[in-house]
Amino acid sequence: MQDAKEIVTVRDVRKRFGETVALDGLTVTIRPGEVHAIVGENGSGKSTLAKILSGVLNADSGEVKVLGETPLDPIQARKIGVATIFQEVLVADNLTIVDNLFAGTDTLWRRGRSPADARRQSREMLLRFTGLDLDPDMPVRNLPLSVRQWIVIARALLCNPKVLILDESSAALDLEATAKLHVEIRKLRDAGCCIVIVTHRIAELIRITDRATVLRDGKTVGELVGKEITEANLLALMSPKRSLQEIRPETRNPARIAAGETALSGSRIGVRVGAAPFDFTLRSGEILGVTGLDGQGQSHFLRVAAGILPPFSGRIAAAEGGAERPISSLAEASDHGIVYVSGDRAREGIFPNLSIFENFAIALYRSCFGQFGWIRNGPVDALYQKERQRLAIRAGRASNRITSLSGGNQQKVLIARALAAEPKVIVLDDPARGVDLQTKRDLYIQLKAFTAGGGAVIYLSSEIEEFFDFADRVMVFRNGSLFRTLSGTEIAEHALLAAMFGHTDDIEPLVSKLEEAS
Ligand SMILES: Nc1ncnc2c1ncn2[C@@H]1O[C@H](COP(=O)(O)OP(=O)(O)OP(=O)(O)O)[C@@H](O)[C@H]1O
Repeated sequence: MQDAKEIVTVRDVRKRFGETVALDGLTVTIRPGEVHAIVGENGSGKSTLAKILSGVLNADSGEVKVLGETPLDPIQARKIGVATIFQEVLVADNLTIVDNLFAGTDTLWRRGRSPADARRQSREMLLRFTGLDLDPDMPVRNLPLSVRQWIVIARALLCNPKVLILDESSAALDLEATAKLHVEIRKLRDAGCCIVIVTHRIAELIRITDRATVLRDGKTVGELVGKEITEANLLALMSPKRSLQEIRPETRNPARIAAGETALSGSRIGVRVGAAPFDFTLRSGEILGVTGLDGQGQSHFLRVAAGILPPFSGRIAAAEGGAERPISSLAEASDHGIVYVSGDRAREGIFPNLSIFENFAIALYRSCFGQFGWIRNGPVDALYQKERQRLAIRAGRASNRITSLSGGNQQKVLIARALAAEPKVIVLDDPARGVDLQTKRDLYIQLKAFTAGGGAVIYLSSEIEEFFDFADRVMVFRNGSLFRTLSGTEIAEHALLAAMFGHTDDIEPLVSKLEEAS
């Protein structure tokens, strides 16, 4: 029986996938009018829970009730009032914005809405969320990841849900956009809706949630309320056996980096028409952060640095044996030891039809060919085992499809692939997206070890907390160009935020102001 004060009841729920136990007697209670976070390490069962509440999966046993009913399929879940925004950004690339927004809602939500109304509403919503006046009839194919993410969010909001589930939904959003999403979440909460958030962005979670349930190995291991929701408490519950590994500021070594050789450089780089050109240097041993509000040129710069796109103007060069080797293609970048890990995992990262092992090994086969072109699996297998351990990848059989892994574990496979190629420079586009807190720290430690061995890292993130005590310098982009580079102790919230919003001096924290203004 469901208590009247409960909107979602999950009691002793079990769910297996073959040999893998995803949920092992899970119990969660969610009340109306609360923002409830579901937290846990990669593979702890969060998305499985989200899918069960959305009717995408059914529990093997146990009780699942949402407003008194058990969601058995997605259509029924929607009728009960559940709207879910899944981890992967699910849009139909060839359909228009308006069709994507109203896709699957034709019978319930579109009724009584004329095509002109739907277009107007699409335009207004996206203008409010993204600040862009987008033609509702344009296909979503060429829109940036963040706009596609907003389309998915807007689609869920249009359903007027009673239970809104966000599974890593802010992961593709920048700071300003996340503040806007929080405003929408609070509005829904105040109207009595309950919001279930699955996120690894701890700073954000602390800001927005009323209650957090922590999962470990498919079980509930604790519930935190209000002020109890702190990073230390969450970590202690999520992975009590693993020591809290801190990245200490003293691991930064400005003198060593200044003396390091240039690994990659760019002169008079222009990443878009009319934007001011800039120079940059990446030294061996350095972690160079890259950030900016969405669409300020930083993602483009990353692709230029990795040889994926040519710069609009200027040139990029890798240093080798004291000489400069120009980079103008991916092949040249790869020849000079530069590897790239895309942030758009679903589109550019994984090969969904291949196994976990094949996804890991695909870039390594070139170096592991035996006589007559036979692939020597042995060395690759040894590397796979090493990298799997190094990044604590939770995977069943290596021959299972990569899509059987949780989102965070898929991301770890991509990072493992990059590290195993023994590059000189790793260019990472938001690599910690969807990766749990402990693994993030493990990743920072791996990257520190990589740079201590002479490697160099370019690391893009929209979550500025990632750079603290980690990056040696941070390039902040604005209006398609480099606005300011911060180094050492300058890398702190005020200064980063100020630069992102175009101020040259530090200013008071902007996040609360942004949320007030929205
Ligand atoms: N379709 C599937 N087939 C096989 N195994 C699966 C499938 N879906 C999930 N699993 C396994 O179930 C476990 C729980 O996965 P789930 O996606 O719920 O984790 P999660 O906590 O959401 O992780 P993440 O933070 O990485 O997204 C994992 O071990 C995962 O590999």
